Amino acid sequence: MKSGVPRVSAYVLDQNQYGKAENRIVKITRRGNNGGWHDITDLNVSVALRGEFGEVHYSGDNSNCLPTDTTKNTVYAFAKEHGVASAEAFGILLAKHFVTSQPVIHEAQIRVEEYAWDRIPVAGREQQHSFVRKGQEIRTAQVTYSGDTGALQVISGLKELTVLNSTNSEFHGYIKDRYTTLKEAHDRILATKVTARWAHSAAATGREDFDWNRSYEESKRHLLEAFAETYSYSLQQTLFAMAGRVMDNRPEVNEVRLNLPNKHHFLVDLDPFGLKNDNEVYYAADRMYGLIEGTIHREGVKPVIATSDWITA
Ligand SMILES: O=c1[nH]c(=O)c2[nH]c(=O)[nH]c2[nH]1
Repeated sequence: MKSGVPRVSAYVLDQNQYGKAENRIVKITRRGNNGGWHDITDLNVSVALRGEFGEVHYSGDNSNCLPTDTTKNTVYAFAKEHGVASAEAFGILLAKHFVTSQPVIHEAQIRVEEYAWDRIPVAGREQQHSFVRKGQEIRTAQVTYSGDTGALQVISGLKELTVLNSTNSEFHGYIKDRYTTLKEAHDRILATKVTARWAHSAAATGREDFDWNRSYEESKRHLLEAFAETYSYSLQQTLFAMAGRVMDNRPEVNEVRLNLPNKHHFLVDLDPFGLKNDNEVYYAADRMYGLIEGTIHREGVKPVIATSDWITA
């Protein structure tokens, strides 16, 4: 029975559509010698199907219903089978597939958001598999001046700086108790949205000619370079390396606090569709997330940065 045909006298079903919304997909494509150069495609794909779904609503007869779960699987499988040449080309492939493969589906709408990434440069050279999300991070500054003591405290920082390493990250050797199901990872994506704050020494804050802009740019550069260059066995280790790199290079910085949500990327199981997922197609989960936080300061310096801020991925 077609949509719009009355089944109950007082009302009829009009426009309706269904599908799986917001399929977050990260596709890694390898090229160059030994596939060492990675390209990343990061999409949010929503599927809406329109067609002969009257009975699904009227009587619960699902014989015309392609499960939303199947539409989700199709998105991930198509990324592997056809690649993602562009958001438009990928959308066309999917839309045509749903309409031509199921006679009861008359129209398919695929909406795609694509998130752009730049390569992280280290010493001016683009890295093979380290990326930063395009768009500006938000720079932050907190200044406190005490009339009593004359103390000037400056905490600089940034938030919303999203970075990703598509390899050089492992996680294993951790505690396993009766509730542990996590599989050890020997090659995983490591991604995080950095919130960083760093406190300046009195020597820096006391100088009238102190170049805050340069200090900020350089501290940010060291955070990014350390993220890109650290072969990581945990996000905690990466956190320590990032903070340490800033203090190694910026004498004006006494303390760094980092809040790093672990933006999990799960390898999609394509086995049921006869496809091998060779670390190519990932599901980018936005919740839940591990939240790794820590303050690192120079020895003998009392930490001043608040630890209670609520950070979300
Ligand atoms: O880098 C990580 N640190 C953890 O503490 C942790 N815990 C977890 O489940 N995955 C990860 N990854």
